[in-house]
Amino acid sequence: MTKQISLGVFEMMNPNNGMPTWTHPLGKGDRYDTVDYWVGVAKTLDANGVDFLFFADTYGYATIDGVMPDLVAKHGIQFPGFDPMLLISALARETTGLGFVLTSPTTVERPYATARRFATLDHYTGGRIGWNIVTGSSQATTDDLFGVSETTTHDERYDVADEFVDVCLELWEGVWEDDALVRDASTNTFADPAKLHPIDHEGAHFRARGVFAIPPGPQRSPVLFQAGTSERGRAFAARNAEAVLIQGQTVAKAAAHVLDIREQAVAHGREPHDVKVVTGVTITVAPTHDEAVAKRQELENLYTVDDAAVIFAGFTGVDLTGFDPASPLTAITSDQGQTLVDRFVRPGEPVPTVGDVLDDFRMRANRGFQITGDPVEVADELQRIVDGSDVDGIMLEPTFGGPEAFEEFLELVAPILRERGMLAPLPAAPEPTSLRERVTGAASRRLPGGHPGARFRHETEPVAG
Ligand SMILES: Cc1cc2nc3c(=O)[nH]c(=O)nc-3n(C[C@H](O)[C@H](O)[C@H](O)COP(=O)(O)O)c2cc1C
Repeated sequence: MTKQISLGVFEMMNPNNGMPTWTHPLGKGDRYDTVDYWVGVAKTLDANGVDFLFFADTYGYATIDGVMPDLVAKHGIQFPGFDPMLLISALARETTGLGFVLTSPTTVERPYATARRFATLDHYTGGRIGWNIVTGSSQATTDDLFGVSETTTHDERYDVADEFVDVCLELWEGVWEDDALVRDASTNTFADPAKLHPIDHEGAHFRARGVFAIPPGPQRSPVLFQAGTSERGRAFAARNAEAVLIQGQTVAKAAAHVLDIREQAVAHGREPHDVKVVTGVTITVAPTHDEAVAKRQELENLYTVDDAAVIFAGFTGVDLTGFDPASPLTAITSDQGQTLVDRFVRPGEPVPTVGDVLDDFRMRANRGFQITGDPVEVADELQRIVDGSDVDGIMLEPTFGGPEAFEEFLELVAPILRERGMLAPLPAAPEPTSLRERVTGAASRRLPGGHPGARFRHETEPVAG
């Protein structure tokens, strides 16, 4: 029997969260700047049993040699972009069970501020917050915007990230004992100072000393997501992540990726299934096969090679705009997005041309499985992916950039998946559950004991539940 999976939805808070589609009648992405739009999205997802709404985010935007290409502003290519974190309290208030996963980088942020923001949101969401830990896409642009002059290599950024996450975990897990918050007006005791344990961290990249000013929320630590897929990115995930986002392309490749993550988790002293793997899927579904194919074609017609080249440059730092499309893409290395480059240039395999790469990228951009069909075809394909790769969840990627990307799925495909036991039954009304329980299937809202962050806990503290 196919296993039960988690269901998420991928969004970005900008007019075109994939390829430029906002001009299409179904594209509502240009409403990204209104609270009402997102409240509507969140309520629909909540009512339909979706586990989490994921916001990808970056401070940067596509640049080529430090300059923003005109097309970025003209077509609104992942630009301009708001800060999703500031919206979450409003969405949490309007929803009951939907989780929220926010992207925040370990490059230009500081551990204490990051820990504080996520701990606050753990309270305001009632334990429905997750952190997508990124070492930064558009990093060169971000560095320019933040005035960062020292250059850090791809792998060094993950070393920094390991330490960054450790500091956060120590703040979340190690400072407050479970019963440190007393709140007893009769004795004028708000918190018990004997049950607060200051941290004293001095590492290669960060120093942090003192007490964390936020008492534990329902989850204490947000659910830790991660999405880097390079060798070093996977090692980081195996150590830190509770959920890894991948962009599966074929069942065989996804299966190998999942296996690799599980094996590396074991090497870090964790159980193989302690790390859940969620793959991106772009689904174009309609009542009939032909309608779905026509819709997908309409979508692809919106994607131009020029837009693709700009997005490609933004992700990889590699400018293909000036190249002859027939020229081979040989020996490209990029510190900004090695994974993306590796996807196209593989040792021992025929070297693609610049034109091949851009055409492929135009259709897939930075995405997972592309599935088009009628509801049963889509359900069958998802079942084949889950059975064949052992992924634990799927995340719906945007199509035209409006709610249609998930509304039709929820109406047409989700009931079939529920019948097959692949999605949890829909409760009569959304139920307040922590994001950790929903995504990892854990029985506890708290970080599991096998996670490295658990080592910061105090022995006097009861096993969290
Ligand atoms: C599904 C998915 C979502 C991602 N979302 C973001 C994001 O929102 N912001 C970001 O800076 N990087 C994002 N990334 C990029 C990675 O987190 C990572 O920083 C990048 O791939 C470089 O690391 P790598 O070389 O290990 O892959 C995402 C990647 C994937 C697969």
